[in-house]
Amino acid sequence: MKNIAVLGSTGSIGTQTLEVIQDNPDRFHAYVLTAQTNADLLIAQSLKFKPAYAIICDEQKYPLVKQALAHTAVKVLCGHQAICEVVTEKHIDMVLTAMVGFAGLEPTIAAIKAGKDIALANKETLVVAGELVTQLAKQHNVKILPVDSEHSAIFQCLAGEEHNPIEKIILTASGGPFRGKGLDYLSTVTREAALKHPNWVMGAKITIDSASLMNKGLEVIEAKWLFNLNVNKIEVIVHPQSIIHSMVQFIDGSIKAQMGLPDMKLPIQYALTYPHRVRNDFKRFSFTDHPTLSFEKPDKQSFRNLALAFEALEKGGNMPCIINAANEIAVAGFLKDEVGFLAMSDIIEQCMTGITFVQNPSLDDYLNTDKETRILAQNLIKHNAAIKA
Ligand SMILES: NC(=O)C1=CN([C@@H]2O[C@H](COP(=O)(O)OP(=O)(O)OC[C@H]3O[C@@H](n4cnc5c(N)ncnc54)[C@H](OP(=O)(O)O)[C@@H]3O)[C@@H](O)[C@H]2O)C=CC1
Ligand SMILES: CC(=O)[C@@H](O)[C@H](O)COP(=O)(O)O
Ligand SMILES: [Mn+2]
Repeated sequence: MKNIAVLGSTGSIGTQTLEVIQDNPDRFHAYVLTAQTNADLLIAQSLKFKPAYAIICDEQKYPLVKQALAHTAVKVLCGHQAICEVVTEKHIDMVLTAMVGFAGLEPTIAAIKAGKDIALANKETLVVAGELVTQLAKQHNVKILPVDSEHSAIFQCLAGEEHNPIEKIILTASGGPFRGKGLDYLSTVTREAALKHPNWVMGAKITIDSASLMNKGLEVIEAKWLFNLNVNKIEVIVHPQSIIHSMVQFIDGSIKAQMGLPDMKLPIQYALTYPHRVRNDFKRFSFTDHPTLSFEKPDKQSFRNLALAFEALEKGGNMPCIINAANEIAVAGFLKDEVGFLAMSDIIEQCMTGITFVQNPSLDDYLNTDKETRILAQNLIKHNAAIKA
């Protein structure tokens, strides 16, 4: 039996992870559940899955969760620091990181230092501090198993190929709801339209990132660190059907692709059961139901975030941390109708030049960069009337 700490259990990845755990009761136990504010769902999950710990970050919701679980054996804790401490608990075998944003970084580092394998959905952790996190994982002999569909695909293509050099990896992008649209169209798009992803049902932040192609930019950086690749070996191609989840081309020109219907339960299950594959009843892909698989180049002029992410990766240091923080604030502003769709890229670009560059950042540097960038991005939104496009 594997004890899994599910961080962000109330979100899109978190709830699908609990479905996988529920389908495999002899293999997995949800040992820790965490939420930011959704106390009702955390309580319901705790009553059903009987974890050792339930952690709510929002202090105001703590009394409610504590009281609701008082008659159970679940230990109820509160706050970000509690997550960082509990993930080191000796009975935990694996930590699945499904919280959104920079908040994933410190718990992931704490878990790695305690020797826990990581099933990583929280891509922001590797975007912000990929070098530090992968070094720590190596040092503590910890596996980082990708949950993100593209990276799981690449990881699956690489199985058995340990000694074979990679020529390039090809990350597929759906193109999002605004694929093919130009700047005039993008300047008027609404939050509601941006939240309608063509193929995946996901949390709000990543759905906006997909619409702006920032998700693919973050994934390029995530891939660099997961697979130890030079940026010139990472290509992005738009594949609107999201059936091929990504590909690897080896030095002999052979390309391996991992395919399937868009369903996150498969990469989640693979990360939990790795290196084994386990039978399930997920809906199977049929070639005759999907006779057309198409591919196009990404439009980096209209979707500037993808170009900015490549630029940040090439610059290195704390630059990916800067674009991540700026993007988190810009997306939150867009979701509140305070920032226009195209202005999200303006905010990121201004933060890239406005924040002090650090070539070899420490964890403290990342924490400071994140804090300073958020302040700058908030100020840009507050004071710059131009950011309302
Ligand atoms: N959804 C998907 O299909 C995919 C997601 N990912 C990545 O997985 C991660 C999670 O995405 P997704 O499940 O869509 O997101 P959701 O918004 O659906 O869920 C986020 C989860 O994190 C919790 N949370 C939010 N903010 C914080 C915080 N500051 N500290 C601690 N916990 C927090 C939420 O709690 P509460 O419910 O209380 O707000 C919720 O449990 C992201 O990094 C995303 O990029 C990667 C590939 C696919
Ligand atoms: C399911 C998943 O892994 C998401 O990251 C997804 O890939 C988003 O789709 P886009 O390709 O539109 O960014
Ligand atoms: Mn993805």
